[in-house]
Amino acid sequence: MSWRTFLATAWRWQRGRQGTGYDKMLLLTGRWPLPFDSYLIRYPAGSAIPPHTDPVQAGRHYRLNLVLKASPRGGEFVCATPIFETARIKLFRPDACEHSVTRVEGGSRYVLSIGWVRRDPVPPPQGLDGG
Ligand SMILES: O=C(O)CCC(=O)C(=O)O
Ligand SMILES: [Fe+2]
Repeated sequence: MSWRTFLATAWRWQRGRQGTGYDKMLLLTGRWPLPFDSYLIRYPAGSAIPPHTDPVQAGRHYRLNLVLKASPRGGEFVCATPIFETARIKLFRPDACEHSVTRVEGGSRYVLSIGWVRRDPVPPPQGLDGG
């Protein structure tokens, strides 16, 4: 992302991609030491995220979501195979594991979401000995 795009995008609420009532605010993004982004995500009461994956063009997408404020009811993060999960901390592969958030009820939910992409491991060279 160029500086121009970043400055035009960051630190303001944008409508979430899934169009299901949540808002996101880009905090920081960059390419070093790995391509990364960080967002504040706001879920007003009544919002939810249907099951989806977040593919990347190349590499492996990881995401660490910290629940800053849980909603009084609902707002549960659902992912069948998280890497690590507590009530407040969710570490998962959004490109590989379908995930969703159940409908937020009774008040808002806030999440700090930090994502990064690791390059695919380079396969070992094929043997040159005809074996
Ligand atoms: O708010 C959440 O718990 C998950 C949001 C989400 O879909 C993501 O971080 O990829
Ligand atoms: Fe997602």
